Amino acid sequence: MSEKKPVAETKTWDLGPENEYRFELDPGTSLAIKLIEGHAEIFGFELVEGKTYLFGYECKAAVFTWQGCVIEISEPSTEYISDETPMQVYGNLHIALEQKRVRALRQIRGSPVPNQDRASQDPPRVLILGPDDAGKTSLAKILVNYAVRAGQNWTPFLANVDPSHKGGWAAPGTVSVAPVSGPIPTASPANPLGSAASTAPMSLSANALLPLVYWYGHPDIKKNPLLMDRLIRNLGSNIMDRFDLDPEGRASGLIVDTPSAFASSSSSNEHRQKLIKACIDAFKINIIVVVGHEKLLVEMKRTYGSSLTVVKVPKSGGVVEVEDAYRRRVHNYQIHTYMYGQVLRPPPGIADGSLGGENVHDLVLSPLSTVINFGELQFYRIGSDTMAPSDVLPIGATRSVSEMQPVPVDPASPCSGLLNMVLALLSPQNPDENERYDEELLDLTVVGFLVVTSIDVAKKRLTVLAPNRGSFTGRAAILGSYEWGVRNCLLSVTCLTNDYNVERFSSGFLFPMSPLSRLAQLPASRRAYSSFFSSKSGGGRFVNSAKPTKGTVVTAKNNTKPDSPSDPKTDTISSASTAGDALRNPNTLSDAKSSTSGAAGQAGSISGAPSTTQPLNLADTFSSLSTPQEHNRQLAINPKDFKIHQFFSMHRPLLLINQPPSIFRPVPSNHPITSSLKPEAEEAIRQKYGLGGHSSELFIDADAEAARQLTRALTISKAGATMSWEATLKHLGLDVSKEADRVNLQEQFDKEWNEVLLDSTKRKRRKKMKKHKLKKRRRVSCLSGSSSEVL
Ligand SMILES: Nc1ncnc2c1ncn2[C@@H]1O[C@H](COP(=O)(O)OP(=O)(O)OP(=O)(O)O)[C@@H](O)[C@H]1O
Repeated sequence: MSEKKPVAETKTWDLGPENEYRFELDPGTSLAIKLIEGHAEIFGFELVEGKTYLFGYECKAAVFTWQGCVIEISEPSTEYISDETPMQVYGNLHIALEQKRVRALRQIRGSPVPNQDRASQDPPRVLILGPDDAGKTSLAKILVNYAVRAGQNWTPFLANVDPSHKGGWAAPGTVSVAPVSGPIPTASPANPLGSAASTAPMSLSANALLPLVYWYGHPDIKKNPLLMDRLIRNLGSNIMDRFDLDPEGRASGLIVDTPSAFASSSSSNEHRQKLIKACIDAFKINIIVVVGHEKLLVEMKRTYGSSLTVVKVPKSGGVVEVEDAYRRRVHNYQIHTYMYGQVLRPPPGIADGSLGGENVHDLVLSPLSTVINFGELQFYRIGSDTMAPSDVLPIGATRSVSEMQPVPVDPASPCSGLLNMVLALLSPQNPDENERYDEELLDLTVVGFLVVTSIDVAKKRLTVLAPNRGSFTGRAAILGSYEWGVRNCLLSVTCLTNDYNVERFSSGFLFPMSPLSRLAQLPASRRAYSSFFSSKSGGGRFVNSAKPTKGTVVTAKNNTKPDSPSDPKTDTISSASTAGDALRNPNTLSDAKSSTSGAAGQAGSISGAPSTTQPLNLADTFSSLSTPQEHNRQLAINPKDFKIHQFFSMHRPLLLINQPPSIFRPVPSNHPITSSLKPEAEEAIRQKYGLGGHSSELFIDADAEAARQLTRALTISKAGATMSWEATLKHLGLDVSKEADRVNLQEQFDKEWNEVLLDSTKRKRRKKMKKHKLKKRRRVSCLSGSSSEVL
């Protein structure tokens, strides 16, 4: 008996011009949005008509339309429509930045400058400031997306100096920057700024970014403001170096997203001011944009108003005020997404769909557990473990360990604090030991992230989870305060005499580390929680004190084996947990769906194991979809490739084309491209070209036909996108055909060209006239001569 397919429950919304459809997703729910008619965008990312976009991981966002549109929504959650948006202001701000870019490019190319004002020819370098949940990141995304959509080949830089919960395209706790050449999608808070090339799908990805990342390691900038200051300055000097190498790229400008602590009066005013100053100096900021905060605007105008442009833009009414628990869950999503990719169960009845413009099946990653010897990787912590902010130290007191000092961490020490921690793996130190300096580690960029999942003190080995295979020998990794799997660490640590490891590592949660959780890393004999310990693999006898998220995104049984460091012969890869085949195989997925109709996780639905009433957490969800085949999908990457950026190589992957992904519109089934592949069409073409049975030749013709059609489709789509963008600009009061700079420039070129043409024509004409006059004069003199002779 055939299984009845679930039918998608959809709802259609007709949005008027400048209206916004806002939605918020609860944990474990997903949403599908399809643009039926018109034009719409999500934080500046244009939606393609007829394509289904999926959202999950408690995403909160809005579909905005300039001209009006019809959208189809499935499985609605919290939703409403608003016609009060600040998009006009944001659009005008974009136009002002765009004019700065055009002027800057004109100066860089040495074109004539009508306006001699030097300041106006500086490319825009914008610092966005604002309080908690003001919509700073959303505004940064809108400005960057509008710039790349403008069709001028801009590649603006997007810098993130918010270590709290945004994730530097990889993990929380980082400050980072990336050049952006394709629109950044919004689909999940796990990667709000788009995907880094390391986590983007290995197939075509329009959004794979190559960020430059530094590790701060803590959510709060107050924890180590000196380090924060140094990292901001490092980031800034790298960006300026890059600008020097790429003058035309410099014209695209820079947008800097900042943490809310820069605006909050609760943070130490001195630190706050110092960090804002550090940003202004390091990034050579020339525009400060304050989002919805009058007091901050006045403060910025007073301090920087004489040298910089300071503007205020309103806060959108749609920005969601999120609570701390949500922020912690987002940390969790981010680090899991870094390791395992994104696993999303589409709403019932939705078979196709893309997450952030990518096929959901391509977004699943498989990390690897590696057993290494103690000496192979050097561990450090910056400053001391428990470090009070310097402004709360008693007067005259100094620190024994400075805030900027890299302190080596011994993995053999029971108080190392390494177990279950997220570590940033740094790029190699200077090979010349004489060139090294004390604080060199602070200036090294991050090439990836690791988690220490088990420490075997007796055998002097530890197990680390990393995105892929690679040698760690001679490398340094820095600890922060982000922890992975704290609950399971607390509750399922097996403590042998001198050995402690995590059995159910894969059921991880990520939280900033608390002093209490460090106790979890002590041997059992020293802890009061020994009754929770399980000596059996798989745990299960622990108390999960944390309230699980209701209905995880995909629920299933945790079938990942604990990483076992016990086999001394296997000194590299011991196990890996992957996800994906369940999603790739619709039958398996429908089984899972049918048995997981409830909100909470019913384990075993995918693998067929008996279900349990215990709700599983997110990591179970990811790891339980593991299949051995998944490993085959991942290419073996050598240590050289083990880096998440190529920032200075000026190299961009071939597929990072400057085309909005929206140019690829679905081809109708009756289109000649597809129909030419059908047997009837083959026959028709054969008849048409008189090819008889020569099918190989036919295919050459079919290929040529397909290529021609594809070129035509691309051209028409590109022209359509450009025209709609121009219509949007017109709507904002900027007529592209009358835009002063571009038109002036074009007019000037036209004039110069005309003058050249005219000159040559005039010269020719003058020459002709001269010849003519000369001839005439000769004739006249001839005639007069002859006549005089006659006379
Ligand atoms: N117009 C809107 N409609 C619906 N949701 C929105 C809208 N604008 C922003 N949001 C959502 O509100 C949340 C907060 O917005 P955002 O992250 O841009 O604010 P922020 O000021 O950068 O936050 P933080 O204080 O954490 O730095 C995000 O989840 C974002 O997707």
